[in-house]
Amino acid sequence: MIEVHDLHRHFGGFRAVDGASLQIRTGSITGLIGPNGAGKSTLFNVIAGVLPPTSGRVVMDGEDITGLPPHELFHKGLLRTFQMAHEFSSMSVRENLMMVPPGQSGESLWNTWFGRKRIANEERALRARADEVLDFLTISHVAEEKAGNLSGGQKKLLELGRCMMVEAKIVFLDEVGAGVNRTLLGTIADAIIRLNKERGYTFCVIEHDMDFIGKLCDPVIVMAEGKVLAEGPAAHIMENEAVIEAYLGRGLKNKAMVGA
Ligand SMILES: Nc1ncnc2c1ncn2[C@@H]1O[C@H](COP(=O)(O)OP(=O)(O)OP(=O)(O)O)[C@@H](O)[C@H]1O
Repeated sequence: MIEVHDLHRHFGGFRAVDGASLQIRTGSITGLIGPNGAGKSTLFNVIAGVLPPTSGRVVMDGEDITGLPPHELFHKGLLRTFQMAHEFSSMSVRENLMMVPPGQSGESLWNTWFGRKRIANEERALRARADEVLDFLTISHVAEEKAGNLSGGQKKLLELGRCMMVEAKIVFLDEVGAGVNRTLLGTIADAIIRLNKERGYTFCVIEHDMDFIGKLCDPVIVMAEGKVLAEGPAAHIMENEAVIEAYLGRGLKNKAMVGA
């Protein structure tokens, strides 16, 4: 469980996150939606240690993790993916996955000289794990492909795969569906649901595609102007007056109603 208490993140005088409080239940796929500039990515960045908060607290399973750097959060099983995928483009897809787990013996020179057998064993295990991940994500056919040649949607799947190479507990996905075709979006949605149901991953998902949010997420948290505006099941949220106003603006909404 992640608890966010009265979180602020200001940029100069601008309050990108302005007193947001919310909970992400263990075992949930929680959606985070809101109009452009609502503060969603900034909130993610603060939770994931990419940005320090101006004030407020983030608690994970009872432990205060406010302001911990990303690598420490990574060891606790908290991972964040970015709107733009961060693959190593000239390496193969499989190699990208094999790079993820920290503390591999091959990383130290001493081990390179004296621990050849151990390194070979580790590599074999990593390779097997990477192949299992590719199989789970239904992209085994691109294992040897350079990651830079993947389509946008395949890169998003690779990001999910990187989360599977470590014992992730909670994964923050930023606009996982942006620029992805419908078929691959379905594959990504299925992978998220299976990771959640079969492997116990908790997800928090920022996404603008409401079909995707509706299919995947419960609850959905709505942010506007740096604050939490509403929370509930997707169907209720989409009928919530305050949410509709936040998206359309009062003037636009009235015009739409006059036009109806
Ligand atoms: N590093 C920064 N410096 C100054 N302002 C910033 C910075 N990062 C974000 N902002 C501002 O904070 C506000 C919230 O941005 P944020 O990216 O968190 O919104 P968002 O809800 O994720 O929007 P979108 O859906 O468009 O990605 C925006 O007005 C943005 O311009």
